[in-house]
Amino acid sequence: MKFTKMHGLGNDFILIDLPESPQLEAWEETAIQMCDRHFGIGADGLVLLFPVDDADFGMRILNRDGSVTEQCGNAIRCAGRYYYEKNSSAKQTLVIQTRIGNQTVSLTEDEVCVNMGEPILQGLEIPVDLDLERVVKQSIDVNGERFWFTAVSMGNPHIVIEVEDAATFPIEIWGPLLETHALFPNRANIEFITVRSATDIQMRVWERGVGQTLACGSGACAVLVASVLNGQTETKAQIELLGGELTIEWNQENQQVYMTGPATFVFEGEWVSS
Ligand SMILES: N[C@H](CCC[C@H](N)C(=O)O)C(=O)O
Repeated sequence: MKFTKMHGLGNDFILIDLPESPQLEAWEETAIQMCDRHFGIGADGLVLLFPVDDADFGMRILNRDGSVTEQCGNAIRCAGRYYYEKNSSAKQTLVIQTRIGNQTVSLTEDEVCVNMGEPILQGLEIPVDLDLERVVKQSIDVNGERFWFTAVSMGNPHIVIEVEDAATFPIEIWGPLLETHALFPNRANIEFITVRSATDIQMRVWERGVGQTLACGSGACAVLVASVLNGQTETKAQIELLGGELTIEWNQENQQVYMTGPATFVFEGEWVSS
């Protein structure tokens, strides 16, 4: 089975072109095997592309643990770049059918801009105070430590926690404990941030179903929304990730969150299923 390896700021994916929409549960084990960095190709996730009637193409994403996610910013940038480069008839603005609806991506020479949709401040099974004048940070106790967080969904769940210094925070200790905390019945992506200025946020991420990644596009969107709600940044800012920078803007007219960043081809190959 042919595949293409790509990444968005080091958040890396295996892309596979399918003739029709996949039965996702049948891909769980394959995703685990393919994403294994020793016994497989190695990636943070598996992206399945397929033809659809009501968009340029459809895509579904599985994390490296085989779980299916609703949204993946870095993967959709890669999928848009992939489709544009592989289809001479492709336009620079594409509509991609995802689990949470149709998403629009616009490609320039070296960047991809994605409309990541409207942030959802409820539905994480954690009611978030909608009084935007006083966004309630909620607390969670883990192993005797209390963390204050802002919950934002971009279709997938994100828990944004401000820390003294995101660069040195022990994410490998607290990330997995928070990801699987009982408060989050569907688990959650955990972002640890340090706000550097009104237009610059440093972020590290422990991703649901993956672990620490070099970048998380939907997480960067959630971080910008949380920081605006908490009165710390403007509605457009640079998010500094281990793998590089993303530009995130929360449009206050249409409430849509726009993410702009690169998508990079690495190699193509043939998967010899075991
Ligand atoms: N692990 C995430 C999906 C991938 C998100 C991230 N890679 C991105 O770029 O948005 C989840 O289960 O919600």
